Amino acid sequence: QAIRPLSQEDVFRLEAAADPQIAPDGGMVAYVRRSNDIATDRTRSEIWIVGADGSGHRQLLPGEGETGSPRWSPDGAQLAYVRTHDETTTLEVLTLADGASRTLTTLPAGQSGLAWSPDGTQLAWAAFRPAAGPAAADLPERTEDMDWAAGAQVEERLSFRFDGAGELPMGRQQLFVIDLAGGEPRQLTDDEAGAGGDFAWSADGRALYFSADRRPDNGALAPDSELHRIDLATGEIETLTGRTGPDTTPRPSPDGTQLAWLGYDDHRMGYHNVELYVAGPDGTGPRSVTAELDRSVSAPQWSADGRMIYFLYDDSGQTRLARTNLEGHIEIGLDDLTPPTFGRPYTGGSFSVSMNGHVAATVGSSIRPPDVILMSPLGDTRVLTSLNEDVLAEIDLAPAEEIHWASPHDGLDIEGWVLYPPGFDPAREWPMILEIHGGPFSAYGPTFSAELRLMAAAGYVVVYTNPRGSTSYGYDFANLIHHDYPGHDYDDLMGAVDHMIGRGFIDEDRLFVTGGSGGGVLTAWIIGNTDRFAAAAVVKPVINWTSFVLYSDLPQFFYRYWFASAPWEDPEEYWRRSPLSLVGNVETPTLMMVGGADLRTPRAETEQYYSALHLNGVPTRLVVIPDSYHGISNSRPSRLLTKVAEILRWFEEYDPAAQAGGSEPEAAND
Ligand SMILES: CC(=O)N[C@@H](C)C(=O)N[C@@H](C)C(=O)N[C@@H](C)C(=O)O
Repeated sequence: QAIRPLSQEDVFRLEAAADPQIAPDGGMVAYVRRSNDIATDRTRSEIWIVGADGSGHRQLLPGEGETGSPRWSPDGAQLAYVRTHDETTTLEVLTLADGASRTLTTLPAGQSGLAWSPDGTQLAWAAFRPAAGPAAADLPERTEDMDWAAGAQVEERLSFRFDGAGELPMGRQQLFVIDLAGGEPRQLTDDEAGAGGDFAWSADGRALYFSADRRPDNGALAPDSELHRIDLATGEIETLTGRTGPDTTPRPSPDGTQLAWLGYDDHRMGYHNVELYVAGPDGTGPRSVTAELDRSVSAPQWSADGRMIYFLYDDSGQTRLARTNLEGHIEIGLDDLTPPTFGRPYTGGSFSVSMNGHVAATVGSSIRPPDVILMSPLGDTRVLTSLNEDVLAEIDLAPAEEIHWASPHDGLDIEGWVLYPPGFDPAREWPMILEIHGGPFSAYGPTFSAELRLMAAAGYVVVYTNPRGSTSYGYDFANLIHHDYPGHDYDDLMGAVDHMIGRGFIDEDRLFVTGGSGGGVLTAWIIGNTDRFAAAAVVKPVINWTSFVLYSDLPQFFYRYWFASAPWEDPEEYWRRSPLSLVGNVETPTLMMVGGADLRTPRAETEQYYSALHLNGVPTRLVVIPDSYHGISNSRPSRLLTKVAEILRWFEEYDPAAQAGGSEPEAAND
């Protein structure tokens, strides 16, 4: 079979493994298999199972709808999971011995978290409970046969919308528990302060530890959750932490003598390292066991003997699985954990540990979406799935090349990756796309990205980087942009371009730049500072910091951590850092793109810049992705394809080589 570039249709053929749950005895792994359905243009999730020796790989729960959140009972005899069908979500339990499933209850909207009690007799979760909000003003009496317009939405909360969810109804997340023996779910928390899906059972099964910000009016305050413990018999809630800074992800040790969790002391920096703490079961005597690591950690899980805690952290653009003893001695277990998304190459991944120390994790690479891998206690690994062997065998994909260069600003070492087009020949000159990540406190890495691969398949050398401000290089590197963003990250990015030009195969007249969210900020900043790019595509940017910090879905967050003061206190600083302040310099033909329902970087940001470019006579085009929230590419598969196709179409229209009748990059999938 002839090998060919990645095509648009391939996005509907690729699959990814997520949420691998190893059975307590390590004998098998249940995981969520994600695939993109071309008929419905949706990403489907289904639970599959595979033996630790790779045998018996099959879909576990065929049937109507989709399945997810597989969770083994402590004895491994049952698997709880969630099924969604026809907009109804049910909590179901499979008995492995006879393959029979039964429905325990229907779950309300907004369910999150699912955990077995240690004795296997109960399951707990969190779900949204509505509450009354401020009433609208009185109007004349209405009868049922009248057809009036909807009543006014009256709001008194600061945070009343959230990207990905939309307008937030009044109410709170509360904790629930159900007996496996039968009966109705019992609501554990029932107050205005609420709880959330971030919880764990105590070792004796008599309490739940949970993380929540239970301060009145917490929506307007700096984010600061604490750990709490609720006694299941009495309903009494005890608060265990109190420092300024979030405390999350409570994990009691298997014998109940210690409590591990995540958090940090909040110094109002743009970036804080999330650390792993260990304390007594009531939170007393906390100490960080990852203070020396200088990286953010996530997903802590105790070993069965209570001597180790496994966790994830990002390092130089890759997600690693490591474990620490209680003295903070850290051992690295696995590299290359990979998230199940096909959009941009952000870091991520997930894992679980069995009672006998075997680990299941999602591992992939720049040329392979994640599969399930098993690691023994001795560190031997075995790949249990090969979800994309058939598709990948047809496609021309070379691994991402890692590059480094010295920032022209201060000589700082900066890391990036290059994707080469199929048939790349360094003796020729090639057009280049610089693609910039958002956050800005996040990291790219050598993980599979259909979005960037489609750009390379269209004939471009694609460069993506982790400029200063990126995570996975430590506290100081990330905070080099503290209250200075955009700033010298611009120089790091220009250093990437110069580094690539210096290698002799990039056509300097055919440079293109794009980026989304924080990457959209930097793309707009770049074209305000230089005319060296032939065309740009600014995706879901912040253009005007004053409008953004007051209109995004996190008004309590951005002005506090990304600026020293509020916009009305220092309007000059907000303007100085706004790409809109430089729009008068722009001559680069610039495409603007945003999700129509984006609440993180609302569409008004994109539209302001589009209007300004138009008014200044700069070639521009506005592309709105209907109904899409901020995460355009990972919401519906066709949106990923639309995003790439519109960007490439724009670049081709302004490619000097194409205008001169020379060599055009090939279309992504023509
Ligand atoms: C890490 C992170 O994303 N932080 C948030 C506060 C955030 O939503 N930032 C956005 C402005 C952003 O740039 N998001 C990135 C991840 C994106 O690519 O959408």
